[in-house]
Amino acid sequence: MTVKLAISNAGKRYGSFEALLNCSFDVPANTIVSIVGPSGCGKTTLLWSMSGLHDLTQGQVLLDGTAISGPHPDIGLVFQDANLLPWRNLMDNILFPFEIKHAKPDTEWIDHLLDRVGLKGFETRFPRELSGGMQQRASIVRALSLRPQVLLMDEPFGALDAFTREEMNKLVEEIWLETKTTIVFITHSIEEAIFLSDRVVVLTQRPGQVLSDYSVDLPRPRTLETMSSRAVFDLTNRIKADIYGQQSLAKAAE
Ligand SMILES: Nc1ncnc2c1ncn2[C@@H]1O[C@H](COP(=O)(O)OP(=O)(O)OP(=O)(O)O)[C@@H](O)[C@H]1O
Repeated sequence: MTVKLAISNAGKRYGSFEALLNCSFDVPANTIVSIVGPSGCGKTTLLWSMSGLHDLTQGQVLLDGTAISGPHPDIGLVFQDANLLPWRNLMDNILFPFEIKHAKPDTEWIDHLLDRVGLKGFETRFPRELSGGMQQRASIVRALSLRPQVLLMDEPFGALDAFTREEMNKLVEEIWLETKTTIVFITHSIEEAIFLSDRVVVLTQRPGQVLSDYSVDLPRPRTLETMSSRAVFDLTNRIKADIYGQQSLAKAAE
């Protein structure tokens, strides 16, 4: 499989504080890789380094073999907060990145995406008139409208209720099945990571390093039955043991 992103020996220090250390793994093209780990282990730091928004203090992130040294047009970002501009309606929010880049939007593609995520007909609504789930769908459309090769998602559904979150997970899988965009997904939810991913990378307590890297060999689209299978139960428990095992080791050392 072609490697899309290669994280090589990544390290990040904030002053004397070490957030990441010797972190290495690959993200194959056209796959979804989730990153999980104890709170504060450096997941967001790692994702921001992949986006080029953060410099690493050690190692590098390669996109198609070339080191990323700043924000990259082929990399899209979705955060926990949809970050829509409150004074612009939905369509004007989606068009905003094109205005900044002085680029011509592909309106057919944007229309298709809006339809895909169920936001057709809401183009003139303002963010305050949209639910949290709708705002997050809009931010996904905004990111995908630029046709990025890689989509980085930082706990995008963390603020949503459980039902909406499940719907959003299905939506991400559906969009992925259509576009095969390479996705790196950060989450605190092991269930969400397994549902979405081809691989789940578990980081250690800070400074974050790769503790384990699991393949999720489940058929797609994933269903309720898949998610209640023995394989998912076993994998969930292995990942939990990795994460909670570390947390109890850290407590014992205090
Ligand atoms: N700009 C910064 N300056 C100083 N320390 C920082 C900065 N950003 C993050 N850190 C610290 O680096 C560590 C890793 O932070 P990061 O947000 O990457 O972890 P995380 O795994 O995403 O956390 P969480 O799971 O709680 O969202 C944390 O201890 C955090 O306090």
